[in-house]
Amino acid sequence: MNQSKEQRILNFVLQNAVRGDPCSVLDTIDQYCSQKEWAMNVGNEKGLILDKTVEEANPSVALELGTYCGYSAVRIARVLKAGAHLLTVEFNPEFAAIAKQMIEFAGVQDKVKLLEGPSEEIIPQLKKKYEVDTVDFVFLDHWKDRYTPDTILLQECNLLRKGSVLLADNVIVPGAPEFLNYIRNNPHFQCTNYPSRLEYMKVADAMEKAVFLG
Ligand SMILES: Cc1ccc(Cc2cc(O)c(O)c(C(=O)NC/C=C/[C@H]3O[C@@H](n4cnc5c(N)ncnc54)[C@H](O)[C@@H]3O)c2)cc1
Ligand SMILES: [Mg+2]
Repeated sequence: MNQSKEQRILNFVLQNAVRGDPCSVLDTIDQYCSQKEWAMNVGNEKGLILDKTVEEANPSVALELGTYCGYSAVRIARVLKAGAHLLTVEFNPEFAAIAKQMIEFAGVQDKVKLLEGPSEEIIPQLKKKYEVDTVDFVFLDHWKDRYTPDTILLQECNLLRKGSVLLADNVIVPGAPEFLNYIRNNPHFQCTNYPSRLEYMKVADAMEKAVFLG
């Protein structure tokens, strides 16, 4: 059975990156996906926006929806303060297995908890099963039609607090028009748009930051 693209990306990292060095893992994935096979990692250009937003939010508890191969989980975990942690949600078992190995190779496994399952099931479990009070930062990068329902679900589950920061990838390509409409017209959120480019391509994309006002 021939390998999946995601398995090829992981193998390239295992063979070319430096174990325990998150930056080398990120650079190696970016090298592979810009030179050999495109993949939907947030990439280095939007990754810098992600870095700055996480550093500014300085979260104790961060949540990611859509782990994929673990690129942004490694990216977020490497800038978390001591004692802080990232919960990342992935419902595709093959991608979850790849991401787990990617996170461990990067050496950030102590800061990352990978939750396997659909976000719509996991989010309501965060308080009781995963002992979360509120989340300080959320990175939305899963199916784009889930951004709005999951943002509503996070509010319904009282998982956001005044100042919680949401950052959504791909609000131009593939696009999340109903999310933009929802969040920009919602008085409980203060929104900022960050124009950028689609990972590994010369195509315009953007990220949207939304701060929960309580
Ligand atoms: C036309 C076109 C196609 C592709 C692109 C390029 C492009 C560029 C990008 O940065 C992109 O993020 C995307 C994109 O589609 N991302 C979707 C990412 C899903 C991952 O999340 C997982 N997942 C999806 N829903 C859930 C869910 N409920 N609970 C838990 N995990 C979920 C999946 O298992 C995947 O691991 C696409 C641009 C334009
Ligand atoms: Mg994306």
